[in-house]
Amino acid sequence: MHSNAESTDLQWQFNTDGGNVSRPLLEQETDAETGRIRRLHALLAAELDDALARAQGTLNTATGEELSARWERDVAVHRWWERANALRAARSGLCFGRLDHARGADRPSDTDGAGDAPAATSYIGRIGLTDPSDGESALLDWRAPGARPFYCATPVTPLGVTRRRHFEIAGTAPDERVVAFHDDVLDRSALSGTDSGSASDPALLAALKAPRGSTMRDIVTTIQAEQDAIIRLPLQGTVVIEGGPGTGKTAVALHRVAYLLYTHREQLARRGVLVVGPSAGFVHYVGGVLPALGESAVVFTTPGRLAHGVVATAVDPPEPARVKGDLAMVDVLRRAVADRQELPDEPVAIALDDVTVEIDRATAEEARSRARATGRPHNAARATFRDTLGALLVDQGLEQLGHSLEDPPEIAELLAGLGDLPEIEPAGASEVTDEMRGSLRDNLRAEPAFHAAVARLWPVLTPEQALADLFASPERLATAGAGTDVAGLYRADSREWTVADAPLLDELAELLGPPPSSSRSADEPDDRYATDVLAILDSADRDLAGEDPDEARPTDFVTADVLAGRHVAGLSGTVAERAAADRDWRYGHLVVDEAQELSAMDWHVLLRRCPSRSITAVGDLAQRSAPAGADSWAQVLGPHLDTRWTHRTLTVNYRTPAEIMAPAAEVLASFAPDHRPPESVRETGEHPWERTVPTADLTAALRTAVEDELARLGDGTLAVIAPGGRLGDGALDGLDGPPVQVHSPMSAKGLEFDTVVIVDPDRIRAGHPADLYVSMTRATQRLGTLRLRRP
Ligand SMILES: Nc1ncnc2c1ncn2[C@@H]1O[C@H](COP(=O)(O)OP(=O)(O)OP(=O)(O)O)[C@@H](O)[C@H]1O
Repeated sequence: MHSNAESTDLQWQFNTDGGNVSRPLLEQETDAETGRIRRLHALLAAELDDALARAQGTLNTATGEELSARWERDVAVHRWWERANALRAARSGLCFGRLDHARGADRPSDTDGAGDAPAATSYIGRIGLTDPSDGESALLDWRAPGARPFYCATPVTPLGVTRRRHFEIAGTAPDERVVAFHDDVLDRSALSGTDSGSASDPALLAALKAPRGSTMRDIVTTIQAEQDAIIRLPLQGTVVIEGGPGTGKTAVALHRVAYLLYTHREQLARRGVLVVGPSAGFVHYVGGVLPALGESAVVFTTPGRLAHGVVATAVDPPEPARVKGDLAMVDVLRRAVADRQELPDEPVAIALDDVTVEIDRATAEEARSRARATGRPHNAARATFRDTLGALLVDQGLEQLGHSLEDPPEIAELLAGLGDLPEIEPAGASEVTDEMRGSLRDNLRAEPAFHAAVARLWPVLTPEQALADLFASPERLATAGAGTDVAGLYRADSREWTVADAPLLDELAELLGPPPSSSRSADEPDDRYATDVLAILDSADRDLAGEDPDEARPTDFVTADVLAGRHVAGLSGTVAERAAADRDWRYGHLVVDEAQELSAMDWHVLLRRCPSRSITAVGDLAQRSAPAGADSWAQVLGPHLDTRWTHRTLTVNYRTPAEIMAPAAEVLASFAPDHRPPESVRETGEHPWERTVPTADLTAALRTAVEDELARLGDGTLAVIAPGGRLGDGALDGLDGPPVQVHSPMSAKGLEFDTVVIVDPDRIRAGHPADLYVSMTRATQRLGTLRLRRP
């Protein structure tokens, strides 16, 4: 069992049901804390009213047509809106703790903590608030440096704190009240006190025992020291956070995003943060955590959505998935695109008005080399191919016409005849050539056969078309494969894209570029406004840069989309929406969850979206089941980052009780003996059950089991995890739907449920033993298993 040995014997708990101090004293204390929290709510409400009034007032300000005045107004409005949203998000559970500082220690955010000053107190909450009456900090944002001791002070390193207090809150904002509190005494001598009490961390245990809802909750009130250390790592660089199931990797990654957005707002607000999770279900499950923490500049996606505009959910069989995930596919795709830049087997004749030209291999090859030499993507380089080919054909036509002008006797005679007409001066040779060149060019441009030939030799391609054509042709696969065996990727019909196709489509989008017609224009008046304003902002940024790093820059608060959205009804204004809509968006930070599942190709295309390489990857190699996933972090990250990444571990399982973790650890030992299972933080006294039933009785047995478990469940959630997520027809009729969910081991990744019923564990294990380990460790309270007795 996990225990915080340094502080367990120094923990006190007080609550209104009785405790270690006399009742009147306790009530006085809780009342005083409730009063304080009510005051904080009043401060928040006043600030919210003020922010909304200022936003509205600024919005109503007439600016005229002056661009800079409109810009200033929009920046100000946006800033007030952001603050109002953050305040609203912080209302529920506004304040959850308090720090008592040692006499003489600086109070956070105070700069003048004198040596003899009285001991001070800070309140910790979801947002920072200042008391306008004295200008002092009234509530410290949990992410502020001064709040750190709340998460990691210990009696050995008290960080200037004598006592940390966790509040148990009841009621809804703004009428929240303190019903209990729990103190960690970090310096006995600083307290005049009574005896010590509970030996565990009640706030944490209460949070862990609480029934699970359909979405994940934030953990700001109970972040543990080992988690806090990771959350507050610097923005720069790539960090891999590894830990067993339930160690809080997802929670830590999301709180790290909130911390980074708070601490490095100027770098991140404009670029946003991309979070990649394993499935749409997972994204739904975790999607509310950051908005609840007041942060919205975040885009969530899944590996199946890595290609813009494609939502792939189908899964390949293991071997094609492995081949598609290999980095060798980068070269395969490059060759596949080059293969679409063809040379004619036979010369293609194009009959013009006065002459017939021919696209022979040499002519096409010269045009192709010049187009390739531009280094531009296939669709963009096509114009060079077409124009070069046209110019070469015009030269060819001119040459032929020149010959015919010199050679045939009838022309010579004709010219001689023309010479009799004194008013016609013979044109100079270059004038004749220019004129003929022009008319040949026009002639060629209007000639459908020329365009048909260009379309065949250098077609405009979409990623989907290029990949479908590649998979549907053994010849193309053989050419593109070169040394790599990709013959197994053949499939006649590519209408349904798989998750492993998504990075290939994205890589092709990079190699092909957008089709010519879809190039965006900034010609709309409102886009022009936005673009112009951003140009001004950028120059203003440059002027400010370096003068004062703390000074807010104009572009901290505004983006082109916000500006354009201000003027175009329906054009949305968040960084997240703008980023999600733009294939070329580059994010300020990247978070990858269940990172062990990503293939080398997934990493390849993802890293393009984060050139700063500011990345948090969280995962567990022991939970990997994707055929192209990571065997080691060095293997997937090495090709891109060499050794420029660091590794941190989490060791305590906050989800799965010890009774369930024990059999799960046996499964782990059977397939990954080198991996240590995480240590469960709690016991429940509830042991997992297992029943073996004949295959024919499975449906009835499952129904009974789910009904039994539902009767015990209370407010929580229940998942049935079965191979492929498939149950017999009608197995759960009338029972499926909230709170019961049916999952495959894959779709259950990253999720958790109060109760889990696993169907046919032997088949799940045969698919991949890690899948059984993942399935078992989804449970927060109870686990049941229905094993099949096969005939
Ligand atoms: N400090 C904490 N306080 C309260 N709850 C916590 C804390 N840390 C983790 N938890 C809870 O433990 C559960 C597991 O956390 P999380 O899903 O982040 O783990 P994980 O390591 O990502 O698991 P997996 O690898 O199995 O998906 C969640 O319910 C989370 O809220």
